[in-house]
Parts: sequence; structure tokens; C-alpha cells
Amino acid sequence: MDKLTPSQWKVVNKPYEPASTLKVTAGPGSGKTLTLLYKVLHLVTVENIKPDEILIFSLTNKAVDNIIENLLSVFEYSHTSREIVSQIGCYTIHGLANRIVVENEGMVNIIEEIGWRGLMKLLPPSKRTPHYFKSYKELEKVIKDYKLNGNRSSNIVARDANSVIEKLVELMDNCKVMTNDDLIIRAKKYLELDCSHADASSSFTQDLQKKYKVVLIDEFQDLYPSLSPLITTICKGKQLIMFGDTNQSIYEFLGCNRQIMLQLDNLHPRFSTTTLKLFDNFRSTPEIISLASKVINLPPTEKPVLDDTDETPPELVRKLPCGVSPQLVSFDDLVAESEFIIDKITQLVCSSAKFSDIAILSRTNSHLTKLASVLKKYGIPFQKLKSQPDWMDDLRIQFLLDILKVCSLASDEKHSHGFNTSDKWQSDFSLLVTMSAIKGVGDASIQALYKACGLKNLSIWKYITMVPNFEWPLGFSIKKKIENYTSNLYEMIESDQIHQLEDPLELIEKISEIINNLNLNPMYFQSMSDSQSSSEFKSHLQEMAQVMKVSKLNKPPSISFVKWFLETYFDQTMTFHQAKQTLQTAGPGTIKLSTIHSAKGLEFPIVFLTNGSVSNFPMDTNSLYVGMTRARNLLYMCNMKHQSLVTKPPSYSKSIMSNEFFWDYYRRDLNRSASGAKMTHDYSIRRYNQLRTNFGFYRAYSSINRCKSVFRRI
Ligand SMILES: Nc1ncnc2c1ncn2[C@@H]1O[C@H](COP(=O)(O)OP(=O)(O)OP(=O)(O)O)[C@@H](O)[C@H]1O
Repeated sequence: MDKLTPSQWKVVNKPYEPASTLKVTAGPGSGKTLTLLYKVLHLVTVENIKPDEILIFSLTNKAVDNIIENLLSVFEYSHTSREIVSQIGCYTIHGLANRIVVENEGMVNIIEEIGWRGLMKLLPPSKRTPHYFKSYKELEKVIKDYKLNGNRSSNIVARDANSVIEKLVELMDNCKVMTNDDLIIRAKKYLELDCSHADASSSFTQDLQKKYKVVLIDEFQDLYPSLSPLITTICKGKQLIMFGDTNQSIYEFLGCNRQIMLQLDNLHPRFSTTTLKLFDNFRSTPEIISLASKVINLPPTEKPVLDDTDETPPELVRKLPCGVSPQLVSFDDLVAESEFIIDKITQLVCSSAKFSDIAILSRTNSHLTKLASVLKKYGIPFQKLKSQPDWMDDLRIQFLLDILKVCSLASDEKHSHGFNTSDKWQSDFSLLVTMSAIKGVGDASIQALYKACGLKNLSIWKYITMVPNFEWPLGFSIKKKIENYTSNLYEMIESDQIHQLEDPLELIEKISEIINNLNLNPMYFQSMSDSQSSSEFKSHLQEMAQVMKVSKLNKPPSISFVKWFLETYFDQTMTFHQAKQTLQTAGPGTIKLSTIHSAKGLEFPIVFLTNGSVSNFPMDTNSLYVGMTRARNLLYMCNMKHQSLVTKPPSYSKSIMSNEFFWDYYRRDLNRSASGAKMTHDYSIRRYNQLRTNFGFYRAYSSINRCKSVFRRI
């Protein structure tokens, strides 16, 4: 058990008090997450708060996974630690909102790329001039703006296009298609509704209103204004304990953090609000802290300034210098950058580092993908840390899920007889999305069909299966294509087969067969990166099948398998993803690849921080600060463009290998015994030299750019 410092104890020992706020502010590596964990332990063991009365929030799945994993070790003294931890509510804010909404409304669609592109198909051609919606991203922005501000929208396009946007929003509402912001607003609405009927049977929504006594928020600097309605509703009247560091705020593009913090600061009366600070830094070497402070513009040897809310003695804990400063290097291209990274990794693992000590952090996912393919070529084991598994981002899988939704929802529509029930239309959205992927079915046909359904007051599925085709306002060849679509899905929907299939593999097989017969337009999936090859699709399909198998095991008897999977696959995937990543960490070491955003709250002994191999885009200060402060001992920074940093081309050096002082320091820092350093220095150098010859690293890291003039002449 780590020995807490007096300032950490002060946070932990602050007594439980309903309707109060405790705000803990502290820099990176000061032990905020650790203090949060011990605070939970204290609440359960000393304050007699039951585990199921404690709710913990963070913004990213990774941060939530990290908290759950560490809670297990904090409670390990108890033989029921797993049970205790499983009772503590630990969620991302969107995960929690999703659960509330699904509990109250059944299956909902969170709109993603494929859905926005489907909606684009419904825009009248005149509105599809470049002036209006050049891309689905632009449409997404306008719809979000319209939902927030309606006719008051400051966006001219949203106001101009109002009637079109209005129709799209209506379709989204009818089909329960939501943006993440809608999800938050809907969840808040259900929390308020539940308040009014006190004796409704127990539910997740009610637990949130009545059961929880303490809400802990990790990384409060990541909150943004649209989360405010839900968070303030949940926290009001409870003890709110929040931890954060404004310098690490990297979600400002989603809105101003200060705005929501003001609301949270004023949630409870001033006399019930306390702010405490932690000043120590247990993570990074003074060399790293000094450079990071320069970036964020803090005096490096900042003495804590005490304010009237904090009498904590400034007993600073800092690591001793390690003797190696962060290295800043710049490159002409990806080849030179990756040679540098591979060479350094080789030196490090030929010394005392393990692959699992190393992380490569980048601003963008696309740069990570390029580096991943380089690591693969050199046979270096790596693992991508992602907030959600790759299969969920694969457009082909999203299409498959949409076909499942069409089948399930259209089949339900058969049983809905009320004229104004919302489930009468629910399949429309997924049906439009999937139909518009058929070769030769253009925007005009989709629009004409959708309009005709509106006039008949029928869902699209009912229209194309009940209305004779000579009434359809479509040309002959389009009619044939739509009939082909209908006949492929007909049996699955009309004979209720979709709700009878209980075997995940059989279900995938049947749906794949349908998709295979649909004559899809390959251009529809064009925006997928090259890396999403067919072998990747196969492995994504296998991963989805694994999640399906897990959901099959926990499916309640009262619901069909497909419905259960579609309602819960988001939650189930996250649980499965977390379990899988834990297993991978336990196996042979792998280098971690992550965006800076996904690495929030994590730490690694060695970090390569890269801004992209040829990027001229300066890294924003807070992201740079977050990236740098993930490192405990060694930090390499590639192509960093920032006013406070000076980079230079790398010169070839292997001095880190012979720095015995550093490697002693390193092993002590990670609590590794010297016997763990089984290789002698000479042996390490011999091994490295051999690998260097194999890999072809010589005196400098070669740049293809320099050879460009030669290529031009050829
Ligand atoms: N009192 C302590 N004694 C020893 N080590 C500690 C102590 N408190 C924290 N640590 C260690 O310091 C490191 C950083 O702690 P933690 O991750 O909780 O920091 P943080 O403030 O949440 O950082 P960030 O803001 O970057 O997410 C961890 O390795 C943790 O185990």
C-alpha cells in the first residue's frame, strides 16, 4: 500500500457530508487517482457508506478501466474485493446516459459516420450545392446546432435550410437516432421524471436518484457544457468529490470547461464547499517536470501558494534527478522518424527496459497507424490502446448492425397497431442507410420514396411490402433493385425469424448471406482507410462474434437474442474490451500505442511523443503537457512544434545504453531488482550491434525526402 502524504490524507479523511462539495486540484502525477481510490476505501470502511451508494465518473473508457482495475488492488485486503468493486458504480458519462435511455426507451441508435452519410441522401439536390453541405461532417454540425438553438441558430446554413433540417431531425426523433448530446439531455429528462413517482419498481434510473450518496468525478477538467444538465442533476444533494487539473484540459473544442465548473462550484452552498490542493509529483523525473513546466508556463520550482481554503503544509515530494533530459528531435519524413524510434527501442530493450515499459503517443490516430505498420515490419510487439475496439469503427460492421436493426425493428412494426406510436417508424433510419448503399439507388430515388411513404403515413418497410409497385414513384430499374432488397430481407422480417435465431454464429451467417445478395456499391465504403483490408474485416467480424457470444450467456429469457444484443452491445463490448486488454497486459510485454487523448490519466516509464512525421501543425499546449507528463523516466519528443521548444535533427547516439547510473535509477523507480538486469553491459551492446546490422541503422537516420530530387530526375 502506498504511504499517502499528509495532503492526500487530508482529502481522504474529510468527513462525509451530504449536499457538500470537495474539490481537489493538483498537477499531473500528484496522486489524484490514487487519492480517489483511497477516498473510496475510506468511505466504505470508515464512513460506512455502502459500495452501491458510491458513483464514480470519468470521461473516457480507458480512465474508467484504470479506476476499476486499481480499486481491486485497494480492496485486496478483503476476500470479497471483487464483489465490493462490482457494486461500486463506475461509468463514463456517456455510458451511464446510454444505460438510462436504453432502460427507458429500449434500443437507440447513436448516430455515426454511416448514419450521417445516410441522412445526406435525403437532402434535396439544390441544397447539396457546395454552399450547403459539402460533407456529412458539415451536416452533422448544422444539425447539432439546430437541435441546440432551433430557429435562433447563429449558423446561417442551419437557418436557411430550416425546413430540410427540421425534416431530418423529425426522422431522427421517430427512429430514436441520437447524437451524444441528445443522449445526455434524454437521460436527464428520465432522471427528473422518475423523481415524481416514488414507488415505481427499482431501476437503474431510480438508483441514480435515490440510492447513491457520494459522486466522485475524476479529471473534472475534461467536462464540457453539454454534460452539465445530467451531471448537475445527478450530483445535487449528494457529496460531490471531484479531482482535476485545469492545465490538462484537452477537450476545449467541445466547449468551455470553465462554464460547467462554475455550475458545479455553485451546486452546493459556499460553506459546504472545500477546495484542497496536492503539490507533490511522484511520477516524472525533475528533468521532465522542468521541461513540462516550461511548456505550460509554470515556474519549474513552483512553491505552492496557499489560499484560505487550504492550510496543507507544503511537504513537496519529488523524484531525484535521473541525469537524462528529454530529447527533442525533428525529422524530414516518416522513414527517418521510424528509424529513430526503432533504433531507440532496440537500445532500450537491449538494456533494462521491457517492451511493456514503452508507449508511443501521438496527436492523431492516422500517424499511429503508420507507426504500427513499421513496428509490425520489424517484428516489435505492440498493442493499440483504444477507447473502443476497432471493429466498432469498421463501416462494414456498422452496415451489418444496421441490417440487423432493420430486421429487428421492421419485424416489431408488424405488431404495432397504434397510429401514433413511435415504434411505427423506427426501422426507417436504418432502412434508408442500408438502402442507399445499393448500387444505382441514387439520392433522388430515396427522396421520392421517402416522400411517398410520408403521404401514405406508412413506414418505408410497410410501404415497399404492402403498396403495389406500380404506385411507387420510381423508375423501372430502381424498382427492381428495391424489390431485390425487400425479397432478401422478407423472410427474416415477416416470419419473425430474426427474433428466433438464438445462435450468434448462425445469425451472422444469415445476415452476411443477405448482405452478399444486396449488390452493394463498393464506393459506399470508400472512405475506409486502406488498412481496413478484408483480412481485417474478418478479424473484426470474429471480435464482434465474441461479444455476441458473451451477450448470449447473460441474456435474460424474456427478450430475443438480437434485441438484447442490439440494446446492450455498447456496454457489453466495453466490458469485454477491458477484460481483453487486462489479459494482454499480463502476457508478454507489448509497446503501447495511443493518442494523447486516450492516454489521459495513464503513465509509462518511457514515452515517445510524436506530432506526426512531417506535421507543421503546432501541438496545442495542454495536449503537449498531458503527453509529456505521461512519462516517468525517459521522454523522446519527435517533431514537436511549440513556441517554448527547440528541436534539432537527431545525431546518432547510443549513450543511454552505457549510462549505468540511469539504469540503476530506472530499476529502483520501477521496484525491479538488480538481478532482473540479467544481461551484462557488454552482452547488451553485442546484442544491440547485431540487431543494428540486421535492421540497417548506421550513423544517421536516413530520410527518403533527401532522395526526392533523384526520383524527380528519373
Ligand atoms: N503517496 C504516494 N506514495 C508513493 N507513490 C504515490 C503516492 N501517491 C501517488 N503515487 C504514485 O504516483 C503516480 C501518479 O499517481 P496518479 O496516477 O494517481 O496521479 P494523477 O494525479 O492522477 O496524475 P494525472 O493527473 O496525470 O492523471 C502513480 O504511480 C502513483 O502510484
